[in-house]
Amino acid sequence: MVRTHFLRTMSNIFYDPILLAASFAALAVSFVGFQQIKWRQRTRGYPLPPNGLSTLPFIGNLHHLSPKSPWLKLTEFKNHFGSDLLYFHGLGNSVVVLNTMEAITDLFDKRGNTYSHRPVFTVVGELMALGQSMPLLPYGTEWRAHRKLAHVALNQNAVKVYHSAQEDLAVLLSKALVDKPENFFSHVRLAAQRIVMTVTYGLPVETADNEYITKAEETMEMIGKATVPGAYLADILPFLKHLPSWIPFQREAAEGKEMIDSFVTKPYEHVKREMNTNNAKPSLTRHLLSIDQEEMENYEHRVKWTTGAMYGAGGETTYSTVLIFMMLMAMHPDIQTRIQAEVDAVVGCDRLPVISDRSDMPYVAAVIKEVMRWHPVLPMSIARQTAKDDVYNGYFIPAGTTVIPNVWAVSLEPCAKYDPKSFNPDRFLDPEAKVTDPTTYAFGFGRRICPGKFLAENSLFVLISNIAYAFNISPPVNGIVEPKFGENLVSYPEPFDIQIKPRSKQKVDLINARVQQCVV
Ligand code: HEM
Repeated sequence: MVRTHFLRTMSNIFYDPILLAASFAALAVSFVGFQQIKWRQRTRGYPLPPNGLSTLPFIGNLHHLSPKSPWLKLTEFKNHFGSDLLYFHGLGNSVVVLNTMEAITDLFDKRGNTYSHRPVFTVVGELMALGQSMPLLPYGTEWRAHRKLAHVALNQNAVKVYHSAQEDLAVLLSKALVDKPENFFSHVRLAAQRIVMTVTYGLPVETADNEYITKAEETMEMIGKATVPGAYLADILPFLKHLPSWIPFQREAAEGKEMIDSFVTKPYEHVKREMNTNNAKPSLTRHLLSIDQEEMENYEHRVKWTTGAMYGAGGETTYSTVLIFMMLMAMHPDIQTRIQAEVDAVVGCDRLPVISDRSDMPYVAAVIKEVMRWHPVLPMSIARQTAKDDVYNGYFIPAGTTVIPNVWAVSLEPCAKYDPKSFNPDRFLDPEAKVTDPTTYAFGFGRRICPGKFLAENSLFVLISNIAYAFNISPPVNGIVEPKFGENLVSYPEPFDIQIKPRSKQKVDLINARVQQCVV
């Protein structure tokens, strides 16, 4: 009886369009209601972070995130909305931007378990297979194993072993600048890459057109473009990764995979071959491969990808910072005179600067900090992803959210005494200025802080102090230095023109004599 009644009601519904529509509407309302209840339970009533931006159907407000120099727009939004946190959403993605050091420290440092993952980059991470490299590995066992291997070479004590190699390479840079100052761009790149190559592989690289250097640069440029959040539509809509191989981004991905594979494999195999003939120079790769392991295959995979990560991450960040320094010296002769006076006073006339001079040169330290603040080379650091739902300052942050530390905005934080846009190292020598030290944000945060920080700081010091000691840098003949920067993850200076002249014949003689003692 009940069954007959039910069947009759159902058939009425199907034959009556009004009843049918009303039933679908009721179903939809209950579905939405159910989702809202679930959402309220999940968020415990906390709102999503503020967002005053216009939204479009489906894509939400993601269209406000530009893949080119996104830090500029994000900082404009920060200033416009005056908010510590900004929220972007659309197509199933959520992105939170952290605009202050306080918010970054609270989440990345103090809630490391939740905020130490990386977003999944479908194209560069999965299709190009860079996801097995430390910078993109998810926070967990594999990542920890890679960090441990890198720590062997990069911890604060271990980096002392490389002082003499770094000093030699700084001298060779000075020699190259004496001989062919017009090629300063490639000399600086070579010096920074050589430091990393020496530490990781012990490979001699003598010219900027060496295959390892040129391939590294091409590969890192490609990676830099691909790791800006949202660079590929497939990063936002991961199902697109299943599209056929003739689709343009799939072809790019296949080429990228090959580039990355040869980038990490070639120098590594080179060291192995040298080890077989007992010719390998001391390096992290040689050291790690000399340790017997039970599970050699997996271990070798880790060594290869850890050294590959260092090789990739260590060069361009360092040379970009040194090149920005040179650009700024041409623009600020008064600051150049002060830095030269300090280096001269400490070093004297009989030798070149060395890493142990670092603690005696507070003005050089302030200049390096100001260079890193004036243009942080990773203006949005490297994004993170939340491992679980979280609540911060009364706002709900869903699990799986991409979290971007807006380092650019932090570097521009207002200061009563100093204009954040001007280049003035005094802000770091003035206790009243209370400016955040850029070494606390330029190298990243918490558990994923740059493992190469100690090596990089020594490289920056020794390269910059040697340049300041030996050269006068001035604007080009037309008098104009034009600061222009790349728009990708690592924002390096675009080629610019400056004049570089030795400060005296005596300094050139010192460089020539010291070059004879170089052993790298
Ligand atoms: C001026 C030079 C450098 C700067 C400004 C810099 C900056 C950074 C930043 C901002 C991060 C992201 C950290 C985070 O997510 O919080 C990072 C990660 C990393 N850096 Fe550096 N870096 C420099 C030099 C180096 C050097 C010399 C090496 C190695 C020889 C290196 C290796 C790495 C690696 C492997 C990662 C990934 C860490 C991870 O995901 O756990 N970096 N770096």
